[in-house]
Amino acid sequence: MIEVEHLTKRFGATTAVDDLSFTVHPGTVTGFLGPNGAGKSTAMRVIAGLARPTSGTTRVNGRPVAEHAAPLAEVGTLLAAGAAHPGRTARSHLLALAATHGLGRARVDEVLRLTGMETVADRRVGSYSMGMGQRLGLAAALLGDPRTIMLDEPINGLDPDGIVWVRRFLRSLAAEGRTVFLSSHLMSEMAQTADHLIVIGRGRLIADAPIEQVLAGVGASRVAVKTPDAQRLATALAAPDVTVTAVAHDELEVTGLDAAAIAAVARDLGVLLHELATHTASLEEAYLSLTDSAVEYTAVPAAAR
Ligand SMILES: Nc1ncnc2c1ncn2[C@@H]1O[C@H](COP(=O)(O)OP(=O)(O)OP(=O)(O)O)[C@@H](O)[C@H]1O
Repeated sequence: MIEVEHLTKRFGATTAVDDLSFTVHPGTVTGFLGPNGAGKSTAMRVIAGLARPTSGTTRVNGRPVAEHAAPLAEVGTLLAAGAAHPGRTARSHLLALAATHGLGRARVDEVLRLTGMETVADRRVGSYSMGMGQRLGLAAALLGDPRTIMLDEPINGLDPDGIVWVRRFLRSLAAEGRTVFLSSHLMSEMAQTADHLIVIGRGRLIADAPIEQVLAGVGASRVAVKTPDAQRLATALAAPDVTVTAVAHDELEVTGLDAAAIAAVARDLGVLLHELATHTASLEEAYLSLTDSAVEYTAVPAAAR
């Protein structure tokens, strides 16, 4: 379990994390989502004990990481890909790590097997593909058989096979009852990987909910209706939970009613429909609407310049 309470981290005038509170529960894959610069890496570094908070507290499995007698058995992290020396083999890198934490050769063999690296373990890390590098990072994170695993952008840069592999792997770790927390700046990645989402923007919490709920909240579908009798239909559709916007003299945009319900109202009124089209917000649209005011740098659309 990871608990973050009122965490703030400033770098000079920059507030990277701003009064952030959330809990990451065991047995689920929790995504940490936010645009570039939102403060995800900073928050993860503080949780891992690699940076000091300006204020607030973080705990892993009930205590600040530094207070655990065997931190590697509590939290495994993949915070910077490619941390291994390129001239070393994966096996020697892992053996060195294991030795500094009192872990044996058998555990190194075990994590090499778990991450599917047995056949490449004796090659130099410098010759690895991005995917192999990520697997090595995961193997290192798993060395201490930790109950909590925290990964910064583990999917970034992987090929499709690698992505599928990482997803399955993280799911299996969660199914074993571990806490799995991973960051990404892409909603599409998270939608297929995480059960629960913590979304931040400009260091602040935007959403903390099961993924379906986050998507349902922001991804409401709208129906475009073309009719020569727009005014009359708009009046008939009006209701407290329904929004009707006239986008042209013969076109309405409706949220809060589906296409079938709109068609039924039109039929009862005797209004002719020329077009009825449902648009479901794409994942990225949903995410953008969620984080719109929270991106650090918003590109100015060409038309507005
Ligand atoms: N060591 C540092 N010194 C100064 N500013 C920093 C430092 N680390 C991060 N920042 C700033 O803090 C903010 C949050 O950065 P952070 O890397 O935590 O965001 P992020 O959500 O992980 O972004 P990304 O997806 O790009 O990795 C940014 O404005 C960044 O420039």
